[in-house]
Amino acid sequence: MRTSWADAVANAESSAAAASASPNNVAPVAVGPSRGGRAAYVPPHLRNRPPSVESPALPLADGPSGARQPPASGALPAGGSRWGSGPIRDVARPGFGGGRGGGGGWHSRREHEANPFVNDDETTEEVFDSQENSGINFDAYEDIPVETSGDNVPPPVNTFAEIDLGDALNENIRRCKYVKPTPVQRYAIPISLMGRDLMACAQTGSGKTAAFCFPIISGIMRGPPAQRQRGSRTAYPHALILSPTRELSIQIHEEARKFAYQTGVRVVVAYGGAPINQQVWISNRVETFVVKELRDLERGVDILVATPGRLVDLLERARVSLQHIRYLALDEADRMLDMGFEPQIRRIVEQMDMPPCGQRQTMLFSATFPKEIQRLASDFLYNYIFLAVGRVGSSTDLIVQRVEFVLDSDKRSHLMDLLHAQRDSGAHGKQALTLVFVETKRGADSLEHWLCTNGFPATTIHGDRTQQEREQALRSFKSGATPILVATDVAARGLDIPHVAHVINFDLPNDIDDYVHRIGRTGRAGKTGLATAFFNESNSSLARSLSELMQEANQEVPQWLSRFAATRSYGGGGGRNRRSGGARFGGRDFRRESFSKGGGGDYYGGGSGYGGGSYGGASSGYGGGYGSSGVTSAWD
Ligand SMILES: Nc1ncnc2c1ncn2[C@@H]1O[C@H](COP(=O)(O)OP(=O)(O)OP(=O)(O)O)[C@@H](O)[C@H]1O
Repeated sequence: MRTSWADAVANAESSAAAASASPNNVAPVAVGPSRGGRAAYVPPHLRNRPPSVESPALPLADGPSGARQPPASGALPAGGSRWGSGPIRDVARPGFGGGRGGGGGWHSRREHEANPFVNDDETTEEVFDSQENSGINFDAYEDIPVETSGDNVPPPVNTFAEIDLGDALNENIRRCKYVKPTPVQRYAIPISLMGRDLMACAQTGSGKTAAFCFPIISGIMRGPPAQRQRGSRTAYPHALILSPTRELSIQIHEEARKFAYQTGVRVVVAYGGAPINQQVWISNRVETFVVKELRDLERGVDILVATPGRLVDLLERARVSLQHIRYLALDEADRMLDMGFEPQIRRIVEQMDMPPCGQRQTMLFSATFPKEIQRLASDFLYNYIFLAVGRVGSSTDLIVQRVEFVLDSDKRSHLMDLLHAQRDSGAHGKQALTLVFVETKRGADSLEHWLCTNGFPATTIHGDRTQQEREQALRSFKSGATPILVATDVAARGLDIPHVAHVINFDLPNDIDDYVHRIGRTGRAGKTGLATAFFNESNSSLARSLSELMQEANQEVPQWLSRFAATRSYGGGGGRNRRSGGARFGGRDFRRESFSKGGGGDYYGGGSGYGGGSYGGASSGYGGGYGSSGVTSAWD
């Protein structure tokens, strides 16, 4: 796919229909020495000139040694007998939640249930003149190869009508304007409704949230109503959805509330960001306030969406018990099981009171699933089905990916060029929503300041900001008031921000999977997007996996990047580029390799054949040692 840079921006913009809500606060662009920032604008012909070194160490004949690269040409039968244990009680769940004072019940709750669709981006839609979800081009996903493996994989469905999700849930699907299931939903929903454990890998923006929410909500509607012990302050959810960041938990909660609206299934989120008991001085005495989260839990909860840290806190305070958990979903499961989170996850899943593997249903979802993590994850799963929609860890080719060689010293000037061009080509001279990823929290603050000083309204999200600031930043970005968001990796995963036209990797991550998630903030739900990366020698360990990823997504790989990639030996590169060692990525169930290699091939327990694998030769192993990297971006 070859497009000029301007075309790519224009396409991404028209697809995202992005525009700023408050253009009047945009100061005239200051090109030249900046008073507030550290770096002044450097004209293109003076860039890529390190102060003391004339050219990069690599001989890059037509590459970036001199000037930077020019903008390269710039049903199931109703009744559900097939899937569920019985028909869904759609309307009433008598005694649901127990209600305070014993009288609660479904009817009174439904009367008081706030309509989660009310604020559905009304203002944003006006500003962005959005496509409806119904207009989403899911045909773009139709050719994606799908691999399923495990015993007795049920066939996929083609429509929501084929599945007995119940009238209330179907009505919410209609309210969400989902016309037909996305590929991951077509496969994952029947698998989950059958009660099977699942490890599912599907590209960013392809609808994984609904893929795990629908079966959970439907299963809870079929099951016995939640019981609450009178006077008990402990909540006993039936389902637990864990995600790595507060913002993602908030987003999943918002989505799940829509899907569960008027079903009687109650969804609560616990994500922290403030002490559980807030103590405030009032008239010379300390008053302790119970945060909303606890009050929500006390009212009863069927589905708890949480970040691991906050959940551990709630478990230790006996505010939550996991005894009744029937469904466990890990979103961004590979992140949840990597070094940072694994101990907390093991604590929650294995060392508290959650029913063991096999007595609960476990669903793991992500766009990336390194084999090491798959192996680890199998501890949490029972006789599971593996589902890969597209190759594991691949990016969607709805995203036009561009890589440009930019020295660190030139990055700001280069960024400004991109932003200018984008604004110039935007509708009514408006800035398209642009997400700029940097490595450090300080770097984020400093770049935000510099952008604002230079006439580009920007805000920032990272782990050093208060929760209130983080949420405000996201709101301001989504609304277009500050159309540039400078972020660390805290915003890399899962966030579904409509109309993001451009993701810029100002600093590339060390891990190719992080790159996949970052660029996946654009090009979502069938829309197109643009991702630009600033690459220089400090990123050379990423060259090989980046160029492979781009090739796989039918992107144009600059020759200089191919040369960088060629100089990296197999398995070299260090960092966490687990793919740097094979010609093609491992896009499959790790059990199949173990099985075919004859090593530890009992993962299937002698089970029957595979469901429908469509991949060819076995992929080679990963090169760089996983987990050995020093620096990763800032997570919170
Ligand atoms: N069947 C559908 N029809 C139309 N839109 C859908 C459908 N399913 C999901 N969507 C929309 O697609 C967008 C992306 O969905 P979602 O956030 O679940 O993606 P994801 O696969 O979890 O992405 P990521 O890997 O980045 O977390 C959301 O705006 C969602 O509302």
